Amino acid sequence: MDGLKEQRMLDFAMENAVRGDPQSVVDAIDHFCRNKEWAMNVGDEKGLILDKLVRETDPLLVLELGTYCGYSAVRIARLLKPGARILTMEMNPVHASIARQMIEFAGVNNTVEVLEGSTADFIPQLKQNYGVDTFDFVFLDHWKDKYLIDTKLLEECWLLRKGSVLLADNVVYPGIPDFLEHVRSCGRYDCTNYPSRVQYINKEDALEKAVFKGYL
Ligand SMILES: O=c1[nH]cnc2c(O)c(F)c(-c3ccc(F)cc3)c(-c3ccc(F)cc3)c12
Ligand SMILES: [Mg+2]
Repeated sequence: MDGLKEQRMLDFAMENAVRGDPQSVVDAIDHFCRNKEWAMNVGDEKGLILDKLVRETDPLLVLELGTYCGYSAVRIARLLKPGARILTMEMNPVHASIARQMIEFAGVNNTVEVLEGSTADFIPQLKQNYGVDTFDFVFLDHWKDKYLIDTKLLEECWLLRKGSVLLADNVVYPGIPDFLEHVRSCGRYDCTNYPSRVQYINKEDALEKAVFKGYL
């Protein structure tokens, strides 16, 4: 049934937003999720924190883990300067297809590339096959059991540099205790917690920012 809801979300955005206007696509998805069917986009409240941190970082190269329907890829892309890029990874082929259509409709397909498959497979290929040096900004929003292992993989593949910003969704709900414990105690990150709420409902959640201090 899951593919059906995401298809309805895409149809709603295409019927109610303006082609080529990413803000109108973000607004339409938020309206759909608040008034018709809840979905796990990062949402408008946590989205404002994401916006602030993207603006502060002004990244040239962004990695997103967990595309879903493309909401946060569109949300981030609308803030990036010319020449900036987002690589976003999505395991679920139905979601990846919906996201590609959402990103195309929003007019940010020259900024955002959707990589369909697993982070464990893609991350080790990024330098050689995608010409990546290091990431300026990484948004972790895929699956709670993969935040820590993928963060360690990014380090091991030399894909972070002093000042790289990691931003993790859902650190309170569902909660990502192993990731939080690692970034807060390993000595290689400066961490900041941003309390907020689960998207579209009145339940506590938070984002965690972890700035890489370098390979100490
Ligand atoms: O899986 C996710 N990835 C990324 N972001 C997510 C997110 O921002 C969420 F709010 C939820 C969420 C939390 C509470 C809830 F009741 C439903 C869904 C999930 C999630 C958690 C467990 C699942 F079995 C399915 C989805 C995710
Ligand atoms: Mg999330």
